[in-house]
Order: sequence, then structure tokens, then C-alpha cells
Amino acid sequence: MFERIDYYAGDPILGLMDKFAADTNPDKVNLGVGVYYDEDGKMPVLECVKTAEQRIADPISPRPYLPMAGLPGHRKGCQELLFGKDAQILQDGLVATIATIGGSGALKVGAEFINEWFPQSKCYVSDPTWGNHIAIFEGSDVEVGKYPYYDTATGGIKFDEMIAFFETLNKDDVLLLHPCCHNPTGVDLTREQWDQVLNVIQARELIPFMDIAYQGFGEDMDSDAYAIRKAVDMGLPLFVSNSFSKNLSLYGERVGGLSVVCPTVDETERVFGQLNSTVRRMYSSPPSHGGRVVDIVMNDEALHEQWIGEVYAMRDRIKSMRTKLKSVLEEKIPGRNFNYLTAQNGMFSFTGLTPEQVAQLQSKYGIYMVSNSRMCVAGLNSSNIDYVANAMVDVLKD
Ligand SMILES: Cc1[nH+]cc(COP(=O)(O)O)c(/C=N/[C@@H](CC(=O)O)C(=O)O)c1O
Repeated sequence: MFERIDYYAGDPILGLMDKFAADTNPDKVNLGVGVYYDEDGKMPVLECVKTAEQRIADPISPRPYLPMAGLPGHRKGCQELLFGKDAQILQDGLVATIATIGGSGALKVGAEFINEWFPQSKCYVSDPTWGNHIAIFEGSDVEVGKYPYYDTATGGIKFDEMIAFFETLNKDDVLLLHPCCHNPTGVDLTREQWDQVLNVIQARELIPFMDIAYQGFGEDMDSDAYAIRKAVDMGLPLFVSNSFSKNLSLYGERVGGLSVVCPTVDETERVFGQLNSTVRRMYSSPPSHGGRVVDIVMNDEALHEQWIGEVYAMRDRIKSMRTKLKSVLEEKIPGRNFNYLTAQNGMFSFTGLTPEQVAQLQSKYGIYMVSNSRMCVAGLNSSNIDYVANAMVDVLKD
């Protein structure tokens, strides 16, 4: 009956979690999946989340179905985080926002919507990008192409090539963009470059789909949303998927959002209705527990302020690990350029190690990175950083 079903090769990122868990090396270090670990190598429960959880737990309350779009407070929290508390488009009711099952769920609902209502549109992703971008859109029968992005030779961006490529695209083609903290490279566009990208999008009438999963881990909440808010200022139609997995450390609660900025209130109503319809036929409604945590933290002023501080503490610890690893490696391999470690932004660093070197780190040292050489810098701490540096020196010397 099912003998013709293909075996699943596993996911290049999530598959690392199982391998890491099974690894008996006492010195093993997880630099694979994009998860934040603290200085003790532990996944934190944020203080603001603890408070929210206590309010949810006492008094305990029933768990009714949520609306298809999720809790209004969750949706409001997404909108204010992405567009700014006083954004005119929010006052004018021009944003259709639904709570989703993480950022992945937001991308999936968006991909289904594009396939249904823009069937001629192709979706273009950066080369390289987060692998699941391609799987999610292709899984919704949206044809996926790649636009030039990372320049292996320079560690920068093939900006002129990218712009020239955008100039060849058709009206309503979708560009899947990383507003900050690019995954897997950590290499972000400058504000001037974003301005040029958005001008081409406007001129070619392309559809920007911005996936922001690490807001707050780059510079700050507002700066990380520059591309999003500039697109709004230009009056562009815009899709934004956001994730609270990392910046609320709520990975398993599956909380995120999908927002669509529309030209008129009537179009916002139409889009919002169809997003609801898409949710209904996919999973009916989003999970309530995570939604309530988001609602409480985003809408309680004191908790929101505490949350910002906790995100910036995570951001700063990652930055300190970048600086430390760079100086340790420079000391061990004088003359070799490790500037990429501090030039790159957010949770990830594209180390440029070959697949063989990545495999050697794993087999010889129990150090796990994604095979494309992406390192989750948040897995580093003062007790493992020298071990990781020495191992990198070892594999780099061959
Ligand atoms: C760019 C990007 N977008 C969306 C997501 C999905 O997030 P979520 O809210 O958990 O559905 C992730 C997760 N990335 C990390 C984990 C994973 O691969 O699922 C990662 O890149 O390791 C991203 O890196």
C-alpha cells in the first residue's frame, strides 16, 4: 500500500538536534539549530514570560477555540512590533494580521494565499536562504527561483547583480526578503541598499514578502524593522511574517504572525477574510497558550519594557561571543581574516568552512554546525568558546 512512498532524508537543520542529543561526547557543542542558549548553555525562560505564565495559570481558565485569526492582543502585538505603535496604517486599518503557528505557519499561510490569489506569481528567495523557505512555497505549488545574494568571494552581497536580477522580474512576482539578521549568512543590506531594493520593487510592481524571525537581535527592534517601515512609507503592498520563537524564547509554543499591508480598507477586509479562510482549511485556529503569553507580554507596558531589555541582553551576549571568537581565532591563526564574525548580524555566522570541515568538527569534536557552514553563535559561551576555537583551528589548518 505505502511501499511507493519515498523515505524522508530528514531536515538539514532540525535533524542536527537528534544527532546532537544522541552524541555521547561530553564536550559536544550545539551550534546548529537557530536557538538562543544563555551563558550556562541553557535555553532561557524570559522573566516577562514567567510572569505571563503565572497570570495564565492562576486562576486556571478553560481553553476554548481561538478565532481563526488568533487573539486580538496577539495580532495587535505583532502589528505594533513590526510597524510601530503609532503607525498611521494601523490607525487607518490598512493591515490584515493573523496570529500563526510560528513564523513557519505565517510563511505557509502566505504561500497558500499567493498560490490561490496570485497563481501566476513566482517567488524568489535569496541565494542562500533558510532552506524551509523553498520547501514551504514549493509545497504550496508556488514556483520558486533564487536571486543573487551572498558573495562567497567577498563575504558581502552581490548587490548590483541582485538589483539587475530584480529588474528582469514580472509584475506581482514575490521577493522573499530578510529585513535583518539574514539566515544563514548574517549579512544584511544597508539602509541605502534597502532604499534601492524598494525603489526597484516599486518600479517593477513586485510583491515584497519580508520574513523577520530575529527582530531585536540585530541592532534594535525599530532599526531591525527599517525595511518593513520604509516599504510602508513608500505605500508598497507588503507581506510580513514574524516569529516570536527566538525573541520570546517560545520555540515550542509556535507563536508568530502574518501581516499584509493593503492600499484600502476594503482590500484589507478582503485579504483578512481570505487569510481566515486559508487558516480554517489548514489548521482551523492557532494555539491558545502561546497566544496568551504573547498577548500579555506585548500589551502589558511593564512586561513589554522588561521583554525589550531581555531581548537586548540576548543580542548583546551573542555580539560578545562574536567578538571573543574573532579575537581568539585571530590569535591562533595570525594573518587569517575573521572579520566576518563581527561584520555579520544576528544569531548566525556564515563561517565559510567546507562541508568536509563541518563534518570533521562534528565527528572529531562533537561540534554541530549546519552543513552549509552556518554557525549559531548563540550556542557559544565562555566555557566552550576556546574548545570551539581550537577545533576550528584544527580543521582549518588542513
Ligand atoms: C528566517 C526564518 N524564518 C522563519 C523561521 C521559523 O521560525 P518558527 O517561528 O520557529 O516557525 C526560522 C527558523 N529558523 C531556525 C529553526 C528552524 O530551522 O526551524 C533555524 O534556522 O535554525 C527562520 O530562521
